[in-house]
Amino acid sequence: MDYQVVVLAAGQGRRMGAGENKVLLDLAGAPVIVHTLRVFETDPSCKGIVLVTRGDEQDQFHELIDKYRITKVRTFAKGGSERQESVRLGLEAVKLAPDDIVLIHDGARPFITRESITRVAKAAAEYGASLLAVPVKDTIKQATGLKVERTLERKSLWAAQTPQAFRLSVIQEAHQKSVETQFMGTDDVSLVERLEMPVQIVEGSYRNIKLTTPEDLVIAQLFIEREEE
Ligand SMILES: Nc1ccn([C@@H]2O[C@H](COP(=O)(O)OP(=O)(O)OP(=O)(O)O)[C@@H](O)[C@H]2O)c(=O)n1
Ligand SMILES: C[C@](O)(CO)[C@H](O)COP(=O)(O)O
Repeated sequence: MDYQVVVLAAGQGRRMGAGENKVLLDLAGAPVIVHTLRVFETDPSCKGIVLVTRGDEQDQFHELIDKYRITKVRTFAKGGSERQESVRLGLEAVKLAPDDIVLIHDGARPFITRESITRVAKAAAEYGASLLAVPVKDTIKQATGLKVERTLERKSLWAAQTPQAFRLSVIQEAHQKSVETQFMGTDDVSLVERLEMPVQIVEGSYRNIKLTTPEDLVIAQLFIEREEE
C-alpha cells in the first residue's frame, strides 16, 4: 500500500532535558531523526516524506537530509507550538488524492519497522483510520490530583503509538472539525474518533518507543547495540 508520511520533528524536547531538540541528539553515530527517516527512505511503498521542523532549525535539518542522502524528503513544513498544529501544517503540504493514504509519525520514534508500517497503512486503506498500539502492561489508575478515582480495566487498554494512518480526506475532515470546535488531542486518531468514524488498532511492538525522557535514550542505545550483535 503506497503512502506519503508526515514526520514530526518540531518539538522542544523539554522532558528530555537535553537543552536541545531531542530528535537532533546523537544515537549510535547519527541523529535520532536520521534513524527514523531511514526507515521510510528504504521503504519502496513510501512515495514521499513531509518533514515538519521548527522554523529556526530548518536549515539544520536541510543539512542533515543532504548529508545522509534522505532523498524522499521533498517538502519541509514549519511546525506549530503544539504537536496537533504541526500535524495540521504538515498535512497542508501533502500532495495526495482524497482516498490516498497518509501516515503521521513521531520523529522521536526511531525503532519503527517497515513490517509495522505496511500493516498500519493497509488497515487505513480498509477502515479509513488506524494506529499502531500495544497492550498496556501496567495497571492504570484514573485520579483527581493524587486521589484515585477508579482503576481502568486493563484488558481493554492499549498504549497508542505512531504511525497513525488515514485516508487523506478523513484526517483533513477531522482537523477541520477540531479547528471549528477548538479540540486539542494528544494523538491524531483522537480527532477522527470525534467524527464517530471507525478507528482500527494494529498491534505494534514494544520496541517502538518514543524517546521522551533520558531513560529512553539508555534503552535506545541498548536496542542499537543488540542490533549490532
Ligand atoms: N509542537 C510540536 C510538538 C512535538 N512535535 C513532535 O511530535 C513528536 C512527539 O512529541 P513529543 O514526544 O512530545 O516531543 P516534544 O514536544 O519535543 O517533547 P516535550 O513535550 O518533552 O517538549 C516529536 O517527534 C516532536 O518533535 C512537533 O513536531 N511539534
Ligand atoms: C502521538 C503519541 O506518540 C501517541 O502515544 C503521543 O500522544 C504523543 O504525545 P507527546 O506528548 O506529544 O509526545
